[in-house]
Amino acid sequence: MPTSFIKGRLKGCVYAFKGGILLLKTEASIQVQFGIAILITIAGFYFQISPTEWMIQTLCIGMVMSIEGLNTAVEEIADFVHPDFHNKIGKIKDIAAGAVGIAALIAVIVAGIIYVPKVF
Ligand SMILES: Nc1ncnc2c1ncn2[C@@H]1O[C@H](COP(=O)(O)OP(=O)(O)OP(=O)(O)O)[C@@H](O)[C@H]1O
Repeated sequence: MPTSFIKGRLKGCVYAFKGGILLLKTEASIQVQFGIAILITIAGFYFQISPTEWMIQTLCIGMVMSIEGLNTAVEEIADFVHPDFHNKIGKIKDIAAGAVGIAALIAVIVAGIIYVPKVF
């Protein structure tokens, strides 16, 4: 395998890490979701959830935060290409926000299925 290929992939990892840190440092919604992820992880240890429940919970955390990151990227592109008010930009941003909403709703349902029987 050529070293340039490996170097390119490693660079890609560095950029991805930089992007993740940037999101956590600058995006309030990601910060809130990160806080919820920590709390729900503590809950997982407290209620001693099963390996399957851990996998699904971790997937949900990753799904919500990844889609939020993509939503932020869409907002950034929209503001860059058209900083002024435009109905189409509004629609694009609403659709991206809707994707986060769907992921968050699914995560709440999963959390309910895991924790409601353990709490009540
Ligand atoms: N340039 C625009 N033209 C038309 N509508 C817009 C525009 N910018 C924002 N909006 C409307 O306002 C809503 C919120 O947009 P905004 O960019 O502030 O996202 P946000 O969800 O508040 O961002 P964040 O995720 O950073 O909190 C959009 O979903 C859209 O309906």
